[in-house]
Amino acid sequence: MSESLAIEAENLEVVYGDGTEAVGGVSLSVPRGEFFGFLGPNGAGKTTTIKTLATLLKPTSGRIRVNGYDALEQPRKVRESIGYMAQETSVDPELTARENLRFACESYGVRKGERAERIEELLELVDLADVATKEAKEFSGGMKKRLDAATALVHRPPLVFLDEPTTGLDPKARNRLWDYFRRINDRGTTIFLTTQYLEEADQLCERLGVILDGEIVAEGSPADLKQEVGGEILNVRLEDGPEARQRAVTVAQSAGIFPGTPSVEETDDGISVTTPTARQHGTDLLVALRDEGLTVTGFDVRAPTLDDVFLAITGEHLDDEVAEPEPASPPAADGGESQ
Ligand SMILES: Nc1ncnc2c1ncn2[C@@H]1O[C@H](COP(=O)(O)OP(=O)(O)OP(=O)(O)O)[C@@H](O)[C@H]1O
Repeated sequence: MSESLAIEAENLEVVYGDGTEAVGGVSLSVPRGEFFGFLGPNGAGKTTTIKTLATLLKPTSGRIRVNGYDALEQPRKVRESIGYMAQETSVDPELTARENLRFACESYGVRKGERAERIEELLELVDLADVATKEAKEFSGGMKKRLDAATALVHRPPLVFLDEPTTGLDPKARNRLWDYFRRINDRGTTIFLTTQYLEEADQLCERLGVILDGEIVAEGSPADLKQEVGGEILNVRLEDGPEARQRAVTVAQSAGIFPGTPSVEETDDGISVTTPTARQHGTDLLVALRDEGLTVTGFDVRAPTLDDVFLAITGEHLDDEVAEPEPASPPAADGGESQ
C-alpha cells in the first residue's frame, strides 16, 4: 500500500445473507486529497461498497486498506480516521445545530478543550452559525444535510465518505452542499462520494468510477470518460418516420461523408451520429440527406456528456432511471431552501 493512497481495495466481494451478490470483484485506489466519485444507478452496489470501505460491513472476500490501516485487522483505526455521512441523516431533530455538533464531538472523542472552537468553525463552514441555537427539526432538508456533513467532520478526518448526500434536495440546496464539499476538499480532505446524479459527478469529481451490477465498468476523469465516447454528437431531426430514419442511418454510414466508421443510431425523431469530425462534416451529411430526398427539420452538434458515456457503456441512459429532485418549493425556516 502506497502512503499516498487514502483508499485501496482489491477484489472486493460482498454477498448478502440471502445470496444477493451486491459487489463482485471491485478494485479501486483513491489517492490522498482526491475528490473521487462513485457513480451508478439504484441498486448498483454503491452503498454496499461505501459501507464496506468504512468498515460498517465485512466483505465476503477481498482486501481493503484505508488511510494505511487494514480494514479487517484494524477497523477501529480506520473508523477513527474517517468521517461517514450516511444516506439517512443522523441529525437529532430535538437538538439544536450546536448541540448536535457537541454530541458528535463527544461521540468521536474530540478533546474538551478543542470542542468549542471546532464547533464554531464548522457552523461557519456550513453556513449554519446564524441558526446554531435552533432545533434541527425546524431545518430544511438541505440545512439538515449540511449539519449532518459537519457532524461527520468534527474529528478532522483526512477522509470522508458521503453516501448520496444530495438525493432528494432541490437544485439550490444541492448547490450549497457542493460548495461546502469543495471547501472541505480544498482544505486537503479526501472525499469519496457516491451519487446517481451525472451532473454532480461531473461538477465535483476529479475522478470517477462507474459501477453497474456490482462491477466497475469505467474509471477516469470526467473529461477522459467523455473522450472515450469517440467524438462529438450530431443530432439530426427528420420529418418522416422509421423508414426515413433507417435510410438516413445508411446515408450517414456510407463512405465519403465522415472519415472512419462513425457510430450512427436512430433516435425518437431522427438519427444521432458520434464521430470526431461531427462538426466539420455535419453539413456534408445534411446535403447527402437532402439528395436522398429526406427532409431535415433541425440539427445540433454537441460535446458528449457523462450520460453519453453511460449510454455507450451500458446501452441505457442513467437519467432515465433517476428521479431528479422536485423543483424548488417554498423555503423553510431561515435556510431559503426546501427539502
Ligand atoms: N441487506 C441486504 N440484503 C440483501 N440484499 C441487499 C441488502 N442491501 C442491499 N442489497 C442488494 O444489493 C444490491 C446493491 O445494493 P446497494 O444498496 O449497495 O446499491 P446502491 O447502488 O447503493 O443503490 P441505492 O442508490 O438504491 O442505494 C441491490 O441488488 C440491493 O437490492
